[in-house]
Amino acid sequence: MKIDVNHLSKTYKNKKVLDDLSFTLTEPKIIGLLGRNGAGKTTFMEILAGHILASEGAIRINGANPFDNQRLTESICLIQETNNFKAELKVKNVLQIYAYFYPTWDQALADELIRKYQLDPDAKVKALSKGMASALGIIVGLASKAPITIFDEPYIGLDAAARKTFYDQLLDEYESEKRTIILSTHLIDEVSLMFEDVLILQNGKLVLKEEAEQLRHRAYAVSGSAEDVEAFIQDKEIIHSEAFTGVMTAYVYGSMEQAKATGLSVESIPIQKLMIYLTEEKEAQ
Ligand SMILES: Nc1ncnc2c1ncn2[C@@H]1O[C@H](COP(=O)(O)OP(=O)(O)OP(=O)(O)O)[C@@H](O)[C@H]1O
Repeated sequence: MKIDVNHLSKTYKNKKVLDDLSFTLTEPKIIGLLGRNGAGKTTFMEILAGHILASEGAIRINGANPFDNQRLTESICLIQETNNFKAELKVKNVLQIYAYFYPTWDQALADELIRKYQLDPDAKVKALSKGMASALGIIVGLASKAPITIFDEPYIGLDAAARKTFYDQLLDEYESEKRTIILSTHLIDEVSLMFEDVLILQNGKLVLKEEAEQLRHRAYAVSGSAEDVEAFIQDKEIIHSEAFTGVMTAYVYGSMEQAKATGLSVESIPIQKLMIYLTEEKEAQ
C-alpha cells in the first residue's frame, strides 16, 4: 500500500508535536521509526492508523485518509506499548474480535503463537503479566497480517528470549509474505539489522529517511590525529565530531572508500549511535 505523508503537522494546545512531515513509502518494507522520547513517533503512528486526526496536512493510504475509514483501517494494525485490549476480555475473546475485524487474519499463526508464548486462552487480559500482555499484542499484530502493521515498542516486560521469538517470527512472516511493518523501538541494537528503511524524528521533524543498507555503507566514523581528521573532513557532511588528547573521531556521511584510502581508521556506525548523534546535533542548534 502506498503511504503519502504530505506536510503533516499535529499541534496539542500550543505545542507542535509533528512539524511539517513529508515523505512517501511505496513498497512493503520493514521500517524502523526512531527518535528520542517525545519526538512524536507515537503521534505519527496514531495518525497513520486512523486513530487521531492531523492538525494540518494529511496522510493518505492508497489515496484515502485513514481517519474513521473502516475499509482502510482493516488493512492497518497498530499495537502499542500497553492497553491494547479491554481488561475484562479473555485472551480467546480478544483473538475472536480481531479475527472478525481483519480479513487477512491467520488463525493458525495465532494458535501457534499462543502455544509458543504459553498464553492461557481463558485468562482475562487484566490477569496477564506485563510480558504476557505484550505477547498478546505481538500475536495480534503478527496474526492480523494487516498490509500495514505497526508496532510501537511492543515488548514491555518481555525478556530477551521472548523478544527474540518476536523478531524471528516477524522475519519469518515478512519473508513468506511482504507487508509494511513499522517498528518503533528504543532497543535499536537488537533489531537494526532487520530494518530496510530508517526514519528518525527529532522534535516532530523528520531528520533522516534513508535505506538502512545505505546507512550501513555511508555513515562511518573516521579517527586519527586531529590534524589528519580535520583535513579529511573539510568538505564532508559531518554528523558529529569529538576530540580527546590530540585524537579526533568524526562521524561522517559519505563514501567510506574515500576514507579508507587515506589510511585513517574507519568504522561503520551502528544505527543506534547514528540516531543519538543526529538528534544530539539538532538539539544543540
Ligand atoms: N494527547 C496529548 N495531549 C497533549 N500532548 C500530547 C498528547 N499526546 C502526545 N503529546 C505530546 O506530544 C509529544 C510527542 O509525544 P509522542 O508520544 O508522540 O512521542 P514519542 O516519540 O512516541 O515518545 P516516546 O519515545 O517517549 O514514546 C510529547 O511532548 C507528548 O507529551
